[in-house]
Amino acid sequence: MPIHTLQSDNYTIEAGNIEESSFSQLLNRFSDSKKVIIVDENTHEYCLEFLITQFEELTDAEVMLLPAGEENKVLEVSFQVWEALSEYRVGRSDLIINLGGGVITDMGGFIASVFKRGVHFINIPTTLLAMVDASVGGKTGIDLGPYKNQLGVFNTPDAVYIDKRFLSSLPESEWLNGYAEMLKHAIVFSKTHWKTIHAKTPSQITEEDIIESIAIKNQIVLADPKENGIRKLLNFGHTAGHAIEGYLLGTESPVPHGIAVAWGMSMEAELAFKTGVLNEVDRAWIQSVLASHFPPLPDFTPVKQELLSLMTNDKKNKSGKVSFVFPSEIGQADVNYSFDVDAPVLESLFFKSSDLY
Ligand SMILES: O=C(O)C(=O)C[C@@H](O)[C@H](O)[C@H](O)COP(=O)(O)O
Repeated sequence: MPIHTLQSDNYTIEAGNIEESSFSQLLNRFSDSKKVIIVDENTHEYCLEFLITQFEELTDAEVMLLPAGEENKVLEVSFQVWEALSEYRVGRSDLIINLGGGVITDMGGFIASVFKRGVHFINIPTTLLAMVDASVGGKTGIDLGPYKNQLGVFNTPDAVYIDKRFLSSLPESEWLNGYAEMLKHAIVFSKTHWKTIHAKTPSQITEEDIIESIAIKNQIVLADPKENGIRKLLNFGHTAGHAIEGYLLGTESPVPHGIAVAWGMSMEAELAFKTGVLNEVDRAWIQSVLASHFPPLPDFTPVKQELLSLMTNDKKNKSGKVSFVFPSEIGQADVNYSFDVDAPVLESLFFKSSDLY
């Protein structure tokens, strides 16, 4: 399949075999520069050799190996990388290559953006989640305790290369992680995309589906790069989802981002229905599709206060209220539905799968 190129905000996203993309030309531009590849334990094992074998310009690149997992998307790890970059005398004309999933592209982008006020960086996402979501759009950041992505900057990469072959080593749970974000793109923006993907198993997702999902995100980001309005659509499911993910991160049973977002979408679809925004048929369709792919929504009622408290720190909030994105039907949604944290209607967020059917 030929390379498919999407133009984003000052950079391109190319999908296809990476050796046929413009990556070689980009490396030529940086031939006199230092190259640093940031990997985690997984991409170090499964993806790094493939990349270096394809591009001999990377043979002498400095590899920085970070611990895998959301619990490591923190300042302490970033600090160690900044120290290493400083020791290696990396400068603004050098290149950082983020080879990994959402943690690596979010944190690597942040590290590059802040170091010496900005070093060039590119993203080579290796998970479905990073391909369709984290690697594109210029949101970089790290977590602060249970609060997701609280420290960060908007800063776009020099390029993004999507090569589906990196997905071949992914476990099923990682596919689901990205699939949740693809369903989100469909729910907030495209019924056509929904119809194409909602009944697929994650491993049936094609390169065309991935490109379509990225194109939806890219279109929304281009309209509102700094999230003043329409970009908030991409946060559907994340008010509740981030609260769940952040809360569980500190327990013995953390959940991956995509599962938390899938649960968050189901909960927020319920709230959208209860407030009269989402129609009953599409609420049921969204919740049944999510229930068919993802683990059952647990009963979060016992930790309702903790979750609501986490939601009060959501980045979409204004004037002390908790904000949500609500679909009105599949393919259409709107932003800025805000409630006082003690509004009785927020009770409807808390239900478990077995209450529904
Ligand atoms: O790109 C965006 O905008 C999104 O909101 C996409 C989300 O799926 C993604 O998880 C994002 O990192 C969340 O951003 P945040 O601002 O809520 O931290």
